[in-house]
Parts: sequence; C-alpha cells; structure tokens
Amino acid sequence: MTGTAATAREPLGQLIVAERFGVEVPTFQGEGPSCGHPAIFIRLSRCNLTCESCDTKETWDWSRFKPQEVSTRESVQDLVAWVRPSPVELVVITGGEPLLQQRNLVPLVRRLLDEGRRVEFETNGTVMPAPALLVDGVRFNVSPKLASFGMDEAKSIVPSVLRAFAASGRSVFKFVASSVADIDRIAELVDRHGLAPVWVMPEGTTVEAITSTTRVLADAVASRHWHLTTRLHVAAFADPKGR
Ligand SMILES: Nc1nc2[nH]cc(C(=O)O)c2c(=O)[nH]1
Ligand code: SF4
Ligand SMILES: [Mg+2]
Repeated sequence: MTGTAATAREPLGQLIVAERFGVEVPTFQGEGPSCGHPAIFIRLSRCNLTCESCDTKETWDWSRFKPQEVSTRESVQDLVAWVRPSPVELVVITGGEPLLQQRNLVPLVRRLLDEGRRVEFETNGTVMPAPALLVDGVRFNVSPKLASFGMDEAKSIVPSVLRAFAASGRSVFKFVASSVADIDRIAELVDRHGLAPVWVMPEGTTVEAITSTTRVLADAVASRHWHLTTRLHVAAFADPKGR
C-alpha cells in the first residue's frame, strides 16, 4: 500500500505529523521566496502522489516505512504551544502533502496567525485549498511535479487546482528542475495554466548536485525572467536532516 490519503477519519483537532523542527534547533526557510528567512517547520505525514525522486518517502511509502513508526498524532493545541516560545515569525507547513489534512489545518493556521505568525505551505498543487486558508498571512509555495521527477503528470497536474492557486494571489509556483528540457516543460505548463510568479529550484540533496544543476539551469531561467532559488539548508548545515 502506498500513497494512502488520510483525511476525514482523523479525530478533529489532530494532525498526523512526520517531524517538526526549528524551535529547539533554529533554522531557515531553505527554498523559494523566503529562502534565508528564519523559519519553524511542521512536516505532515501522508501524500496523494508517489514521486520516484521524492526526498520525504517516510511520509507516504508504506512499502519501506511503517506509518506508526514514522508519524505521530499531535493536537493543534500542542503544536501551537510548541511554536509559542519561539521569536521566529514564519511557520512552514510541509509534507508529504499537507493539504490532505486541511480540515484540521484551518484551526492551526488561524491560531498561528492570531499569535502574529506568518504561514507558508509547501504543497504539490493537486488539492484544492479551502477558502478558510486563503487569508492574509498565508502563502502557498505550489510545486507541481513533472514527469521527469518520476510522477505521471496525469495525476500531478490538476488544471483546476493550479488555476485556483494562481487566482488566489497568495501563491508562487516553485518547480523542481534538473535539466533545460525541464525548463521547456515548465514553460508549457506556465503558459497553458497562467501560472505566476515562477520559481525554479534545482533538484538535488547534496551541495555538489545542487551547484552543478544550478549551473545547468541558470541561463534558461534568467532568460525567461523567472526566479531562481537554491536549497539553502543543504548548503548551510552539515546534517540537513531536521533543519
Ligand atoms: N530548511 C528547510 N527549508 C525547507 N523548505 C521546504 C522544505 C521541505 O522539505 O518542504 C524544507 C526543509 O526541509 N528544510
Ligand atoms: S508530492 Fe512531494 S511529498 Fe508527495 S511524493 Fe511527490 S515529492 Fe514526495
Ligand atoms: Mg525538504
């Protein structure tokens, strides 16, 4: 069994969490428009996609991981209390696919915003966001997965959802790329679905891979007047796990 979506059956007010970090050991948002900004991370378990190049398979690949061993149920209240002592303004909610649990994210996000935080979601762009999440203080870093990333685009490209994110005015589109051919594919998707602003991030989990892929992509990204991001946490920390 892989890629199991968990939604309606979870007890109200609880989230299935894979890991959380950035309070006890501080870190930065490593990717996208807030790259370099101090950030706290809540990584939710479960995904509706099964990308071959996924670097967080512990959130969904039940052929390799046991869900009970790689996730815990945590209440909204406990997560808010965990964040509270930190001076860091930005809370990043990632996964997996965090919007699979959006019913229980609404109260979490509301309380974080009430306490003066800003929230960014890292989402794969296949799940329609609830109107209650489309509010000031929330941004969506929408990362549609390409066939070259090992995902069937018939599943990963959902035009109605991409258009809703684009229309929200609260989204950026952050594509992972490893070749100039990927940049051409991104351009087709961007034109077809009216996606903006566009960010491109090199694929890679080592400094060497990210550096060499950045060199491969940079001219093609710059010539389209798109944004380029790195994966700062990979370069910044000797052990980027939990950072
Ligand atoms: N520092 C840091 N920044 C990140 N931005 C997006 C992340 C993710 O795994 O979604 C991530 C992450 O895992 N660590
Ligand atoms: S959408 Fe993201 S979390 Fe889900 S399988 Fe693909 S890379 Fe992994
Ligand atoms: Mg990551």
